[in-house]
Amino acid sequence: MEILGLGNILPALKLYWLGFRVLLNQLFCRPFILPELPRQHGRVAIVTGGTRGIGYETARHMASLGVHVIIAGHSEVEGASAVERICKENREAKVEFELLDLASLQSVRHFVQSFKRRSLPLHVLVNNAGVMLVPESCTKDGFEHHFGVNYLGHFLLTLLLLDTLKHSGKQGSFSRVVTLSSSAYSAGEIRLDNLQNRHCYSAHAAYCQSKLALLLFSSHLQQRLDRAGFPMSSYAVDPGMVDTSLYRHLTPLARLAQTAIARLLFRRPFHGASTVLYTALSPSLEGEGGGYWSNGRTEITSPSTYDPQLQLRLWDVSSRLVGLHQQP
Ligand SMILES: NC(=O)c1ccc[n+]([C@@H]2O[C@H](COP(=O)([O-])OP(=O)(O)OC[C@H]3O[C@@H](n4cnc5c(N)ncnc54)[C@H](O)[C@@H]3O)[C@@H](O)[C@H]2O)c1
Repeated sequence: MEILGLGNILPALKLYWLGFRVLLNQLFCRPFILPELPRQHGRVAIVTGGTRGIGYETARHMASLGVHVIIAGHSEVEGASAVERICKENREAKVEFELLDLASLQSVRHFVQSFKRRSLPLHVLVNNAGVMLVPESCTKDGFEHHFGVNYLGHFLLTLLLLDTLKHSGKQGSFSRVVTLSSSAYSAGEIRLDNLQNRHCYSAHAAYCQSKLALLLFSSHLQQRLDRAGFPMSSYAVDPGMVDTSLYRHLTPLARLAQTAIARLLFRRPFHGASTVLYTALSPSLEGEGGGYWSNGRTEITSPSTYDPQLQLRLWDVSSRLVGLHQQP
């Protein structure tokens, strides 16, 4: 249970202050408009959490461009509904749902095994699924929920799909991994000795930590790809503050305020998806991987996110936690 104390009031204040600044910025800054993208027939993409919100808009737009989209999620009902809606809008859409529960490493492994059995290529992986401010709980493998679902599940998923991604990319057409981070990363802290938030649980700190971990992961992945010379790119994306069900775990009062403010200042899910789609598909980024992308352009992030030692140590610890001792 979350016991109120400085240890969790401070992270909450930090996150709300950050949210206030992002909303101010959104008030004065126009949302990025996705340029027209070329048709993408023959390309295959996996979008985690593509059943609703930003992931759904990402999957929908990709399908409209001819991409074969696999929506990976943990709710079969939501998955079926998402597929139905996309197909209703576009009868040509090649979209399907596959079960993937990021709160279970076994489910991640099953998902990858069943994907690989089909011998499909994989050109785009969008690590989109996420949870925010869930009450203290653990994943099936005993990891703190935000850390397990947002970060570790995607870490394992990406690493298990890396060989397929590498083989599917080629010069002039790199395969891409797009990872949804958030400006909340800047209120996060990586404590390698307390990744599970064990000492004094704060859902706010846990969410921020998971988004910082995703940013470090995305950046380190790009460096590994550069070093190895693989035809693959990795991008981290902040979609902005978007009106989705991500906010459903706010306290009732905060939820009330959020609902009222959302109409005016939050972005719509298709706006949130535009930078995701841009980094995932735009030919203008061909071969230029890396970076933290927000509202259609790269942003400089805080100094600690560039710390190669921190990135490497987090990668090593994560590999151990998911049972991957072999480096890719
Ligand atoms: N909405 C925002 O303001 C905002 C801001 C910054 C970053 N983000 C990030 O964008 C991403 C998408 O969020 P959203 O706003 O569309 O939220 P959302 O709640 O609408 O969608 C989240 C998706 O993740 C899926 N998901 C949750 N737990 C899962 C699990 N265990 N296994 C598989 N799938 C699971 C859900 O089913 C859903 O499809 C998240 O990573 C979020 O952190 C959102």
